[in-house]
Amino acid sequence: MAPSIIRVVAACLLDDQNQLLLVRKRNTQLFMMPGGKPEVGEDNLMALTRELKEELDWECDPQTLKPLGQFSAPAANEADMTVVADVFWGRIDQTVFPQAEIEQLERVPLGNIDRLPLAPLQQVLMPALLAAYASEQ
Ligand SMILES: Nc1nc2c([nH]c(=O)n2[C@@H]2O[C@H](COP(=O)(O)OP(=O)(O)OP(=O)(O)O)[C@@H](O)[C@H]2O)c(=O)[nH]1
Repeated sequence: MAPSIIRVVAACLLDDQNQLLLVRKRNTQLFMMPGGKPEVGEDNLMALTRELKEELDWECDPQTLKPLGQFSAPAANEADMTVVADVFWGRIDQTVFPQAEIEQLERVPLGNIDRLPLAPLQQVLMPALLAAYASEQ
């Protein structure tokens, strides 16, 4: 039987107004962090910077990304699968536009992300993101 875990690496990106950047992929409903599955031979930051380039056309400096932790939740788009995500957070300092399989990109205030339909993983990690953010103020 196929493993029921999807491993991804993903990013919580905050802009200069402390809005969180979330994406919705084509033919899906829920908003989630940009990111995706590492390819063979890639470490987390290599995979994440590749995904950020593919999805946002953004050349991210991996040294600016800080580890937030590993989180798991029911996968947003695959029935009966669990997503296990290594999550990083950091700043995004430029305007970006959806690329490749991204259909919609939204920026939401950190305190008000529930105005979008969210992937379960996003809900799970919000306390950690808010704590990390608060510790840097
Ligand atoms: N990137 C990302 N994936 C997530 C999140 N939350 C979540 O449940 N997932 C699940 O992880 C799955 C795999 O992510 P993905 O489709 O972005 O991976 P990928 O770009 O490498 O996929 P592909 O190579 O098959 O096109 C998503 O379909 C979704 O069900 C999230 O916040 N970010």
